[in-house]
Amino acid sequence: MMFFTFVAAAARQSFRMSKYKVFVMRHGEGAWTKENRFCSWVDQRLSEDGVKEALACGHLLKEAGYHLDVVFTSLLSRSIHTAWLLLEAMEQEWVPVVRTWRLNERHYGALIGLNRAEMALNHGEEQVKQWRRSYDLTLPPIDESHPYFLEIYNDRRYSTCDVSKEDLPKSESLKDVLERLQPYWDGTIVPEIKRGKLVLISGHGNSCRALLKHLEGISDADIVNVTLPTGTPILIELDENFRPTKPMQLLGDQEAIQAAIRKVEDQGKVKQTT
Ligand SMILES: O=C(O)[C@H](O)COP(=O)(O)O
Repeated sequence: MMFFTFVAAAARQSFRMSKYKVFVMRHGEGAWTKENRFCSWVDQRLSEDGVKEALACGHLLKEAGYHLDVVFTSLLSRSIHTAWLLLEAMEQEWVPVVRTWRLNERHYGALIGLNRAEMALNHGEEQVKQWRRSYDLTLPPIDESHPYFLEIYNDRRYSTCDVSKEDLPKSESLKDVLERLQPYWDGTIVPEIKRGKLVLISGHGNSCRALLKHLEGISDADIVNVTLPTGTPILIELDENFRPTKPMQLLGDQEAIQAAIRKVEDQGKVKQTT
């Protein structure tokens, strides 16, 4: 599934020099993954496997000799815990962790809490794929009758945001995610990278997809075929104008990474094969 990305990036590759490196990674597996429910802005913790994945990422980066300077997370615990575990495994716990709602998972609106396989049975696998992966499709918004509405919007963490609670999303397309994320990338993360800091972003499947779309120049059509595995650091090398100098690299055992991508894709099927 990363094929399009590699081709797009490879086609643009010239002999530009890499000036900056940044890591983008989806948090470790969340507790709701086993139940196959859309989690989105519900604050589920990491599963036992998710904890192991986060620690394994830290060991991988430590063995490769990386020294992080700052980690950015969303306001959701699974992204923050991934950062903590990763830093612990790297023995770099002192590194600042900065949280922002702008890295939160895509807001899945009324779909939050629903089971993907049941949705595939009722609406078809292709429809579920479009809901999950298309660029500009917005889902029906969450409203006060939704079982998770109050849990999300009464949560104190959302009174710390740079927009009022009323202006926080009630549903988002991937395009909306990029629109709320890009000002933070440009205004806060890029200046840190330009100061020479090694940044890791511990985000979510779709906030990371939005960022990769922007950085790698992935087209609206091709982003549909990009699925990210949990707990896998992605190394991006950029030139002085923040254009990629080489295809992004998913670090780790490549067969295991492909299996992890298939597992995420399979969540939208009536019967899981992996
Ligand atoms: O919100 C979720 O449940 C996941 O983080 C992403 O789900 P998806 O793979 O269906 O987009």
